[in-house]
Amino acid sequence: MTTKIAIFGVGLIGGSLALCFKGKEGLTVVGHAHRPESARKYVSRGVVDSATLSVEEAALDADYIFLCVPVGMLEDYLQQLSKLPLKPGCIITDVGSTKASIAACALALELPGVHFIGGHPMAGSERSGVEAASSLLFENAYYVLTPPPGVPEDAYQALESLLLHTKAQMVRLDPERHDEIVGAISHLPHIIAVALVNQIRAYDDTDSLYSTLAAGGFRDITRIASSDPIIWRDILLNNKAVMLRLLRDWNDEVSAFIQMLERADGEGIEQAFHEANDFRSQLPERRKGMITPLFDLHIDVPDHPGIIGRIATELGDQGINLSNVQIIESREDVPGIMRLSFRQENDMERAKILLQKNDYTVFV
Ligand SMILES: NC(=O)c1ccc[n+]([C@@H]2O[C@H](COP(=O)([O-])OP(=O)(O)OC[C@H]3O[C@@H](n4cnc5c(N)ncnc54)[C@H](O)[C@@H]3O)[C@@H](O)[C@H]2O)c1
Ligand SMILES: O=C(O)C(=O)CC1(C(=O)O)C=CC(O)C=C1
Repeated sequence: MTTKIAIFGVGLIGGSLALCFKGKEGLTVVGHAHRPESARKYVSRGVVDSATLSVEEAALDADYIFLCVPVGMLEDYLQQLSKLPLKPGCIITDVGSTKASIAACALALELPGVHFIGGHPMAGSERSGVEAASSLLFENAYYVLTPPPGVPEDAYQALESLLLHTKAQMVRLDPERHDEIVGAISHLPHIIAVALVNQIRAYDDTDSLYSTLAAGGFRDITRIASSDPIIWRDILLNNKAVMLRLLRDWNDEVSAFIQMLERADGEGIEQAFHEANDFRSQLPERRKGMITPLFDLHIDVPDHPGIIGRIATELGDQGINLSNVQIIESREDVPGIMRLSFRQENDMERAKILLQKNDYTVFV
């Protein structure tokens, strides 16, 4: 017997989930699309087994339904589903970045004979759409589930077992607590990144040297400012009360820096950097959702085509496991900085010795 999984919203997250499930024994994945060309695209890219424009057809006989649309659309989809004859015992889940309002909506709908269990994978990207989907997106990330009180334990276990295909680590959380914490570690950073980019954009309007000189520091902190505007409009409005509290706290942080600068309080500034350094270096290493590997090497490399491949091959030939590569600053004919990240300290040490032997300038 096959297990049918229906995915509504085959974008970055829905498409990535589909790729985790598709081709696995006993699973069949159906995607819901708005337009015929999207349906054809999902199938031709091999993301789903089939795609349909009909909500009814996608949901019919589904064992699991994943709602992967923008947060502002989740309740609408849940309401549509509540009016359909769903398979008894069907598990509906979502991937929305906020959890309290969808949980309340599911409770109010009293879905007959089916179970709603909210979900949120703590992995993603500033990119969107099925083109950005990847079966590896959730590997090693945390995946939050917010089962309502009273949901049968076997339904929860069934969803957890299915999600093993993502290779994520499951965490059970209360929806309100989720929104508080994720508001602070995900939603607030997105606001700060956007505000910072817009502040600099305003200066750049009168002097384009601002964008010309913007280097690694600016790029590192602002990557997420390129995230999808609709997705983030919905998240922030949905988590409004939490975000307002967090932004007031953020104002206090900014005010503290203003005061330290006004007083020329070098000690205070130093202390703030020490405290931030200490906390950041303690962040658990294994999470994809926050800071990735602990063991980084920086090397100076000329910006030649093929340089990344050459270094990866040199390391691979020695059986050294490279977990991530990032070009921090790269310009034609100017030495660039490349960051190589390793999960194991031993791999980092071996890479350092090998690269130094091969005449690269290595900084630890
Ligand atoms: N982007 C991330 O990093 C991330 C991470 C975890 C969770 N999420 C959550 O996952 C959900 C999907 O986000 P995504 O990043 O995959 O977005 P995406 O834009 O890549 O995908 C959204 C999908 O929803 C579909 N859709 C259906 N109805 C829509 C409508 N009315 N308006 C717009 N799109 C509609 C789109 O066609 C698209 O396939 C959101 O609820 C988001 O909060 C996002
Ligand atoms: O890595 C990114 O680009 C992300 O923004 C991923 C991120 C995050 O803030 O960490 C964004 C939204 C989520 O709901 C979960 C994860």
